[in-house]
Amino acid sequence: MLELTGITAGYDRRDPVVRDVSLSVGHGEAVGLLGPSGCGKSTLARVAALLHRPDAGTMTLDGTVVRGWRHRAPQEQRTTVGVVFQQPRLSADPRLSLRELIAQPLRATGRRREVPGRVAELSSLVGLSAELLERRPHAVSDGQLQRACLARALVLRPKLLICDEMTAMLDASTTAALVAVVEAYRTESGAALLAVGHDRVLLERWCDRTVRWGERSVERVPVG
Ligand SMILES: Nc1ncnc2c1ncn2[C@@H]1O[C@H](COP(=O)(O)OP(=O)(O)OP(=O)(O)O)[C@@H](O)[C@H]1O
Repeated sequence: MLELTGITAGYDRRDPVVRDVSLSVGHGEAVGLLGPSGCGKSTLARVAALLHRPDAGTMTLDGTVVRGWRHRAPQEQRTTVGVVFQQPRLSADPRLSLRELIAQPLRATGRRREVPGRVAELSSLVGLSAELLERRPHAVSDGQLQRACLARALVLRPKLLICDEMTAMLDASTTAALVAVVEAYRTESGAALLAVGHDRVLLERWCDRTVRWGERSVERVPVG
């Protein structure tokens, strides 16, 4: 589903934070990527989510080589991947209600007619009441906003879901609820998962396999 080969990426070409990293996620597979803070996991996740162009390396998504990132990514590839970040307040437009937030990808891809049905379906899946859907991000908790961000990530039915520290700010019961939502979606759709984090116990329980930054499956990454 996802093949990253020899990826080098960062914010300064002379000193990349990700150097020559390879990682793969099979169709329907759940892979956990573990590693210490600051090693580059989020940067790699952003490359895989087509949000950050790497300086070198190749990426294949659902059998097709990726040739453009960000606004240069073809719509078909962009809609193949859904992504949820650690801090929902940084990724959610504060002007939109949770309902509009969840519907945003449908509107952006010209699928307005599906909005009422999909928003009802997903808000029920993630556990957001009709009343909460009308509120804006400042008027809901981090957990409620993260539920909306997960619903938004699933609204186009991605074949690959990337959860970058999705539950790092959340309590145990919200974490369990969101992991259950992801698993319900994966069971029904057959989607693959790349879950990034520090919580080894959670990722080992959640994923088919885990990969530690610097170990074999993330090959040729210099450690330390
Ligand atoms: N927009 C940016 N501009 C410049 N440097 C950045 C930017 N984003 C991240 N970095 C730097 O890149 C390095 C890797 O960051 P990244 O967020 O990918 O690591 P991480 O492994 O996900 O960390 P954490 O587990 O703490 O989230 C860090 O040194 C960070 O300071």
